[in-house]
Amino acid sequence: MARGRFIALEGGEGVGKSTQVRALAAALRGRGHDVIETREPGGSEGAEAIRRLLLEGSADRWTPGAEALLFAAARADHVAKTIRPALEAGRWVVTDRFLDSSLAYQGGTGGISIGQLRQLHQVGSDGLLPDRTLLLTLPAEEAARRAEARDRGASDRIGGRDAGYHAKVAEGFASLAAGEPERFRLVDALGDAATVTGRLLAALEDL
Ligand SMILES: Nc1ncnc2c1ncn2[C@@H]1O[C@H](COP(=O)(O)OP(=O)(O)O)[C@@H](O)[C@H]1O
Ligand SMILES: Cc1cn([C@H]2C[C@H](O)[C@@H](COP(=O)(O)OP(=O)(O)O)O2)c(=O)[nH]c1=O
Repeated sequence: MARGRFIALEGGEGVGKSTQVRALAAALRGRGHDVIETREPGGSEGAEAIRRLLLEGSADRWTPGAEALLFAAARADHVAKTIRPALEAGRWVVTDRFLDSSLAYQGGTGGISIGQLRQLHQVGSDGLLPDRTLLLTLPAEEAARRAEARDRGASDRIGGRDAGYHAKVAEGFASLAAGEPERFRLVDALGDAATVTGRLLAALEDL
C-alpha cells in the first residue's frame, strides 16, 4: 500500500483555511483519493482537550514556554493517533494548520526561537513534515474583514491578539515559505472560494 500524501493549509486568521480544507478534500475525493480532514490544535481526542486549554481563558493563562509546549504536545498526539495511521493506510491527510503555525505564532515570542520549536517537534512528532504546505495569502485588511464577519468580535486567546502581533505572524509565514520552496507554495486567497480551490489543486499537481 502506497503511503498517502500529507497536505497542510497555513496562514493567518480569516484567510479561508477551514473553508478550503473542506473544498480541497472534496475535490481530491472526486479524483479518487481517500481523504481525511483534520485541524490543529486538535484532530485527536487528547489534542482537542489541549485545544480548549490553549484557546479558552485569560490572555496571561500560560507563559510563552508553556504555550509552545502545549501546542507541541497536542501535535504529538494528533500525529500519533490520527495523521500517521491515516498516511500508513494510504489515505491523504488535509490539515487546517500544522508545525508552521507554531513557528509563525510562537517563534520569537517570549524568547523562544524557531530552532527550539523545531526541537520540540522532533521530540514530540519525530519531525514529521507535510509533503506540501499551502500558504494562503490575503491582504491583512481583507483577512480581518472575513474573520470579523465570521466571529463578530468573539475571538479566542490567540486570535484576539493585536494587529501588530498578527502582522509579525504573516511575516513569519512568508519567511518560512521563502526558506523551504520545495515544501511550500504561496496561494492567492483573493476571489471566490471555488477559484481559490482551483489554485490549491494546481499547487498539488506534482504530487
Ligand atoms: N474566498 C472567499 N471569499 C469570501 N469569503 C470567504 C472566502 N473563503 C472563506 N470566506 C469566509 O471568510 C470567513 C473566514 O473563513 P475561514 O475559512 O473560517 O478562515 P480561516 O479558517 O482561515 O480562519 C468565513 O466566514 C468564510 O465563510
Ligand atoms: C496550530 C497552532 C495554532 N495557533 C493559533 C492560531 C489561531 O489563533 C488559533 C487556532 O484557532 P482556529 O480557530 O483553529 O484558527 P483560525 O482562527 O485561523 O480559524 O491557534 C498557534 O498559535 N500555534 C499553533 O501551533
